[in-house]
Amino acid sequence: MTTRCGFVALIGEPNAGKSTLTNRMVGAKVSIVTHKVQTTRARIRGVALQGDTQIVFVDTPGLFKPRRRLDRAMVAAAWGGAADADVVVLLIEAHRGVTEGVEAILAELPEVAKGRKVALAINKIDRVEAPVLLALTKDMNDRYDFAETFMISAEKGHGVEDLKTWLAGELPEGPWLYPEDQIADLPLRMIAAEMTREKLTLRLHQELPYQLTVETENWEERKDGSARIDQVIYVARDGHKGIILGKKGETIKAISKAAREELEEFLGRRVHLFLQIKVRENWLDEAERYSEMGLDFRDGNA
Ligand SMILES: Nc1nc2c(ncn2[C@@H]2O[C@H](COP(=O)(O)OP(=O)(O)OP(=O)(O)O)[C@@H](O)[C@H]2O)c(=O)[nH]1
Repeated sequence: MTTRCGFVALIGEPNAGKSTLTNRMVGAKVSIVTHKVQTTRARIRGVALQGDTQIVFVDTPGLFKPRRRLDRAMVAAAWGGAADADVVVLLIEAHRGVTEGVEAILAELPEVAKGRKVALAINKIDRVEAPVLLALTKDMNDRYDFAETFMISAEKGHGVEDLKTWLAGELPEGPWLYPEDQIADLPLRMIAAEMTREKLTLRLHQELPYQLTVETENWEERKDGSARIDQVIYVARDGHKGIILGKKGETIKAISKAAREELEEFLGRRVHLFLQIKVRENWLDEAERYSEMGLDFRDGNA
């Protein structure tokens, strides 16, 4: 059997639907989806199979104007992912059209894509009428020489199979990089931290989540088959600790319960989850926090 294998980089503005699309193609929840922007910090990869082809998705963080060190490291990781890939997919939102952010990506694209095919995937087609879609397709193809254009709804699944089939055909012959049953190469403890961070993001005030990070400090397999997981939530200010704790600790309790339930479903066994909050005023500038997120601290330098 001749096998194929390669990397596909998904690029696009925050909220374009990269995580949703990755999850749909991989068929499991490997990347964290929320309605808030900039949730994907790590270069999470999902591995999909299409016939004899293994497609490794590099689900990049959202591309946006970086100001802080953390933001700059995220953007460097995003473009780094695209440079390593065999094929690039630019994901845009049908109802938002050619935004400033899309224009900024288009300006960088020739440099990043260098010799690689770039497919355009217009997502969220469930939100617009056909004429809008056709006009957008023409507009985008006038601006860049896309190898192919796909109209999809990552959420509903429309067009996703076509895109996947096309991608598989574009990848080079070669041995598979991952065992057949492996869906993500992220260490489990990082996935577990992402799950808690997702619950925090969903429950807390809009501004707060970008100033916190979650790390899994300890993971203990117990004799009864359950796992004890200890995580630390790092916040930048003392005041944030109170917000996360909530009245009589109710907020953190609810977050812990939701995260534990999702972990149990993911791992298929019982989990004892212990959350601790630590105030680290400078965590945004600490190198260790970056490697935990799969980012390169130096990339954040201005
Ligand atoms: N209507 C509609 N909504 C969608 C579709 N695909 C994704 N969404 C929604 O768009 C939002 C953002 O999706 P994500 O997959 O988190 O986006 P992302 O590009 O990974 O975002 P970042 O991680 O912040 O870069 C979520 O609320 C999704 O449910 C779609 O096809 N149609």
